[in-house]
Amino acid sequence: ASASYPARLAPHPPDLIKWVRREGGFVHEAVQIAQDSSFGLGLVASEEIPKGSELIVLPEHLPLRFGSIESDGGDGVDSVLDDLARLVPEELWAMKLGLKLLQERAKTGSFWWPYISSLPETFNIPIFFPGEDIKNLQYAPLLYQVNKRCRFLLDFEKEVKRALENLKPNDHPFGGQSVDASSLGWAMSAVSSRAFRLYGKKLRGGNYNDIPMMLPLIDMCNHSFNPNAAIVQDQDNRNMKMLVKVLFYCCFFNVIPEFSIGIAVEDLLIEIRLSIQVVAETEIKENDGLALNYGCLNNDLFLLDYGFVIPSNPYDCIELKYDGALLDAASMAAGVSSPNFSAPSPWQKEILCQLRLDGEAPLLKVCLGGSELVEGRLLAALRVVLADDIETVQKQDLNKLKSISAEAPLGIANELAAFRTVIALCVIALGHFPTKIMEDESLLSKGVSDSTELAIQFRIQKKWTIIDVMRNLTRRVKLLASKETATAQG
Ligand SMILES: C[S@@+](CC[C@H](N)C(=O)[O-])C[C@H]1O[C@@H](n2cnc3c(N)ncnc32)[C@H](O)[C@@H]1O
Repeated sequence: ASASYPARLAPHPPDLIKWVRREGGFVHEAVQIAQDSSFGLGLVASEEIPKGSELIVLPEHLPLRFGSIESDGGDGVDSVLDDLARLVPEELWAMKLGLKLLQERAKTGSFWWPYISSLPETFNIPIFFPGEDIKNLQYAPLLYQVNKRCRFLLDFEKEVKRALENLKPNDHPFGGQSVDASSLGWAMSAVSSRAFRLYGKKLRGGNYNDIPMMLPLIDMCNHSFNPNAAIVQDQDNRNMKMLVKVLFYCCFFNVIPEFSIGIAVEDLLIEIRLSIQVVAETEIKENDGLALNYGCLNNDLFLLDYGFVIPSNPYDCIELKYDGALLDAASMAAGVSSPNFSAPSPWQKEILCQLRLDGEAPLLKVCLGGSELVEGRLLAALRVVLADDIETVQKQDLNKLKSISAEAPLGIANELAAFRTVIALCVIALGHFPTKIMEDESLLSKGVSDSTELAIQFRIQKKWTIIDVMRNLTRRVKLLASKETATAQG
């Protein structure tokens, strides 16, 4: 229960909806904060809301972002935070915004206190799992990511302590409070599980830079792949009107020559603000939760960043290393007499280099499952290495060889060997899990801790993903085999 309904930082946080309205934002009168099934708190419709309705509009000053620190940098406090932020690798961007969150959490009378006080006190994500449950995940790529994050937090704790050591009290970014791996982990998890990457300012080239932001109230929406709400960033009408007026003035009175009008307009465009709103994508029924799509992510990312796993997630996949010996073993198990994945011929090697599965700086990580079923690079490699006729291969476009919807581009026998090799790879991958799904389910039925439950659910879903790939390919093999028989008989 503690994972589903974690306590908030303040026992009785202020009313977030009232705060957003008081700060000039808009919240639809039927939107309320409530317990949302087993996903913790959520936003729920107290009456039917028509499709297209505005649900929430946040004024520009409510999102919490790191940006202000970067632009203000220079005074004692922010330059310390800036220097620390520079030590955070890009892939752990959540820690950078987490520093700002920690700073505001420590500040007496922070503007964002009504929001921060309503954040969960703890997060049930793998960096906080006991060691036994990290092992319980039974999946090396995720173990690697968890260990990397834990190691980063421990190293970063030392960097933070060093940076804060001899600071004058006024320069201390966290109001004199000590910061350790655990508080850094809290902040990183609060951000990774609640922040959205949205458009920031418009860049001169016309693109927008994307900025991670924490969006008070909006981040109470839970996730669904079939959402009934969406975040929309619209150019603020007020600014748009101002732009139009200025343009009219310039042209009508011919105040500035044309080339400088261009510059003036461009500069104004850069200042256009993007208001952040949530709109109803579908009609929302009374008592339905408002759901956003957090992204088409696999379960590794959902678990690492958000602390949940989606059953039958269509984007879930398993990672394998492209390895000649492993593929030879799989291929032989699939009935190929003498596969040459360990020693491809020079023309095959050349194509493998194009696929970045050989040569300098190869990318050996390949995936099974998800929307592609078999990652295109792996499928092309299988088709090419299992082909013995250079001419047939050279006639084909590499993109076609990567596509599973291209029907047997190198012939039915080649396709059957490729699919059967992947099925054998799946059998090997399943065999690497120390437990079977039935054993996992029996453990769950006995009642386990929240973190053990999540770890077991994660590995069950990984096994189902492998089984689904096998089922799908077996269907394709049967179809192809019947075509092969029909051709032979014909
Ligand atoms: C952006 S917050 C949403 C508000 C959150 N439920 C709360 O109580 O504050 C994201 C968190 O909500 C929970 N959550 C959201 N969608 C979920 C889902 N589809 N399944 C399970 N948990 C979900 C997870 O704990 C996740 O880390």
